[in-house]
Amino acid sequence: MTGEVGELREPGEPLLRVRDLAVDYGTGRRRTRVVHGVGFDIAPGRTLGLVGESGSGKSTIGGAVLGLVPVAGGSVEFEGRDLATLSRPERRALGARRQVVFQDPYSSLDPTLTIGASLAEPCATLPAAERMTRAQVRDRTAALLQRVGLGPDAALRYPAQFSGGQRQRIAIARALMLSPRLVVCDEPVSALDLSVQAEVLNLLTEVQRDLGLSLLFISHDLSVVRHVAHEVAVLRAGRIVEHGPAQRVHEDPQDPYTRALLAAAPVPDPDEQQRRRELRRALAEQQLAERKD
Ligand SMILES: Nc1ncnc2c1ncn2[C@@H]1O[C@H](COP(=O)(O)OP(=O)(O)OP(=O)(O)O)[C@@H](O)[C@H]1O
Repeated sequence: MTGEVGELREPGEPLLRVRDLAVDYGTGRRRTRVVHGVGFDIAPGRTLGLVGESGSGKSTIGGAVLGLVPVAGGSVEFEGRDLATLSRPERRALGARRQVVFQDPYSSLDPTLTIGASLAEPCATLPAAERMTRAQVRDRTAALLQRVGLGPDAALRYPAQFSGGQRQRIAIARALMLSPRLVVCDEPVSALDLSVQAEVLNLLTEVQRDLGLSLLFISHDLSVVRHVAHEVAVLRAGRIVEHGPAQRVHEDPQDPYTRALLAAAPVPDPDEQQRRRELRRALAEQQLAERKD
């Protein structure tokens, strides 16, 4: 298997270190800064929740961490290496160890490929020296499908043959193919029904714990993030306004914006409020059941 967890240079060194990050969109007079001096660390095996309203810059920061969005200022260091200083082969090698799960499993899986082919795809991006044999890819696919709760026959089927929650499980398996150390989860459950959200969130936290993964968990919903993240950073208009332990931020928010985000936590209609209550109950029940196991 490739991409085994590598060594950190010093004990306690964060896996991801973001410092004074600035990101601009547009050029010339249309250039606009959307991320302003953002900084945070994620240690190995830890989850940072990044919360904020739509348009606050969450996905942009996720993109910068993945090396997909150009950085206008500051730095993103992964495994102690500043992404801006990497050669193309180095970028490729480090890229394999940072993966992403997007919100929409409908568009993140190619409908024309079998699940097996979709899971095998990332393996083609590995440097020649790290390539897996076809048999290794097949075995790893079967093992990961099983890990996310699907049978090995799933590899022969197409995305349209699965429900939204199953597709998101497949997207998680795909993100794990190259044994990443960091996974950026960009609103991974927002497109799912509430009961399914709880299952997928629990799968993510289980996998995170079992594999010692670091997660950057992006969501507009602090009540969801609280269940999966160790720490939470609250983003407002491209700036972090509050950062602390998840439970503390949720229960005793210090910044007025965090309080407003929680109070306003866009729950405009009673159905949505009811769904949120159900999600919280489902999460609590599943966590309780896990503790008993
Ligand atoms: N490719 C782009 N070109 C220009 N502006 C962009 C681009 N992508 C995002 N933006 C702008 O940058 C700001 C931050 O967007 P971003 O998608 O990072 O926010 P977000 O918090 O992830 O929002 P959402 O939850 O709606 O995805 C927004 O004002 C958005 O309109």
